[in-house]
Amino acid sequence: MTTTATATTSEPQPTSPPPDPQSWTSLNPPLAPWLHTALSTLSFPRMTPVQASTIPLFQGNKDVVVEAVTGSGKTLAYLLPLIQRLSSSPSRRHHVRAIIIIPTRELAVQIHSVLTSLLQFQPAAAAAAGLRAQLLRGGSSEVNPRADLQAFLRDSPDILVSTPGRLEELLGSRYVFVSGETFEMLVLDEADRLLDLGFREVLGRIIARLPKQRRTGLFSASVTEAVVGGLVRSGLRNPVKVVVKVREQDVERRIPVSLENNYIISPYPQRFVHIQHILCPPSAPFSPPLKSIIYLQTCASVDLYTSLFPLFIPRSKYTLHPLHGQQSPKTRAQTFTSFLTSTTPSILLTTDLAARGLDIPEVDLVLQLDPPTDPKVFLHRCGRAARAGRRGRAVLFLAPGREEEYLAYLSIRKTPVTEYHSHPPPPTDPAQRAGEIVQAFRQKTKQDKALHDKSLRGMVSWVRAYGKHALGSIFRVQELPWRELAEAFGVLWMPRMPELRGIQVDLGRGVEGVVRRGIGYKDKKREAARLAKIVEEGEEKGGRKRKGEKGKTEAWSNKTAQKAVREVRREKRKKRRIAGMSDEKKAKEEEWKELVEEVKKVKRQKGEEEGAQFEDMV
Ligand SMILES: Nc1ncnc2c1ncn2[C@@H]1O[C@H](COP(=O)(O)OP(=O)(O)OP(=O)(O)O)[C@@H](O)[C@H]1O
Repeated sequence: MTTTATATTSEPQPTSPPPDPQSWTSLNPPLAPWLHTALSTLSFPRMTPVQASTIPLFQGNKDVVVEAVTGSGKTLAYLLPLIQRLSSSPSRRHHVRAIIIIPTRELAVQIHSVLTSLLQFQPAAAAAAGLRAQLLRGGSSEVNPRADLQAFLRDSPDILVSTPGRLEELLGSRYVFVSGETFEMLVLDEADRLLDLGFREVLGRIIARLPKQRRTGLFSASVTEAVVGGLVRSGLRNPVKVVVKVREQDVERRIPVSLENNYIISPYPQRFVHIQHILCPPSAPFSPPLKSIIYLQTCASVDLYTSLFPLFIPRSKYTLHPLHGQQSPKTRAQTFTSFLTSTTPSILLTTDLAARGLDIPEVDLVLQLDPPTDPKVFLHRCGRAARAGRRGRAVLFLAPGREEEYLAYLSIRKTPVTEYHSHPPPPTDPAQRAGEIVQAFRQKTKQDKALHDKSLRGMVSWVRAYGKHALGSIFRVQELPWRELAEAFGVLWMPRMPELRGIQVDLGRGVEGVVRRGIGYKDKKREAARLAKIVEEGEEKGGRKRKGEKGKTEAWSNKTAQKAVREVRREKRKKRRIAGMSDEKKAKEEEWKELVEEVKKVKRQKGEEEGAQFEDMV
């Protein structure tokens, strides 16, 4: 890396005396007149510091690596030079002239929309032959690779905005040309994420296809060793590093000045009390944040808490929008759009899928239920609030004890956090309130095995994620407070996982009298299947098949009834033997008894529901 251009700014920006170095007119070569119209119509009155530092370099002949805080305007810092360069040379049919690579679909949609909002200002005369952009995003069934290629052949775009996988597919087509004569620019947005392990291979293959003669720009709020190490792979030549620093009271920070960055030290279940207090404080008047994001560690946690959060954050006050990477692309797109367009208080419950780049100006509040496993994601998460100079707040939860060391780590990383003090103060006995919330969780998970399965899965995946934390010396699985965790996930018994080998956990209140097999599915079909399996298992254990016994073709309901009768008889026999058994055996017997009761219940239900619906389950 040859040169470093460093710009330092405090927010809000002091108005510089003329000539204004952040004025769009100060650029040389000047922007096309239609771009000036676009910028003033879209309310971008003057350049932000990162734009003022980057645009002259990138629209000239420099490769750039740009690091600037979240929400500082990096998108226009690369889109404007890109448009400028491409406008000055002619398009060629089916030749790609610039590529912007982005790690997630949601972000790709956003960047493509900013780009097209600028391109729509191209003069009408030039528009027919003007620049065109195509969005490619993986995982969408409506827009499959074939449809991508058809659109490419039809529209012949100059610019591709894409996630890596889908881009590689399109570039693999022999009808898509990327040649040294016409290709101009490559941009990697969220470059450090793209150069991370997950994308490395596909990105390497894409870059190998591109002409070496080009401008390349890497942009992120966290330019790390991964980026520096990836420079060679991404083919930068003598890049200029642009670092836009933020200072507050002469202290450098890596987060926007308009962001109030807080932490709360709290045991796990009590975090819900604080969240409730922040989002629904008891005192009026209170204007709830219009849009908030709550970050959870895993997809399974998002699935679980979508059901549990309404137990302490009423649906009447907030709409929850669950979003994670294991949802179908259609669900993801719908959820994201509904959060984006909602006009009533809404919460996006999500994973680090939505940590980077998303520009939703109305987000006022970011809550991190746990610190991210990748520490650099911390500032990306916080940065979803307080964008473009708006005020915002981020709150991080940490467990008392060793996790508090994370605060020192953040301070070294120039990411200052201060303790959260709420007005009015939180409940005087958060432990008691937390106990009530845990009881509510357990009451709910008891009612539906599907939900309890989510609890178990949520806890297991959370522990796995915790074990993968990059700061392993702070976040130690061996020191986890198991009981509190179990409470926070609403589990009624501990999941089976190697981390718990040899550990006995007293689960506390709310699990008395819980029998594992006694928890059924709310969904009738699933429940019937579960009961049938239990009965079969019981038969296998206790009974041999006799000759002449009716086979599988017999109606399920009759079989179940017969089985139920057999089980009741067996139960009676066993009851007689119970006296003198060990406690464990007694417990098993009790469990079995409950099962038999359930089978009877199904029989009764069968009588009520009649015929078709039940027979369908065979
Ligand atoms: N010159 C400008 N004047 C006013 N607002 C601007 C200007 N440039 C960008 N913005 C606004 O600032 C917000 C943040 O911009 P952008 O999304 O480009 O930030 P970013 O630096 O890429 O953030 P992140 O690192 O989180 O991706 C957007 O809402 C954008 O419209």
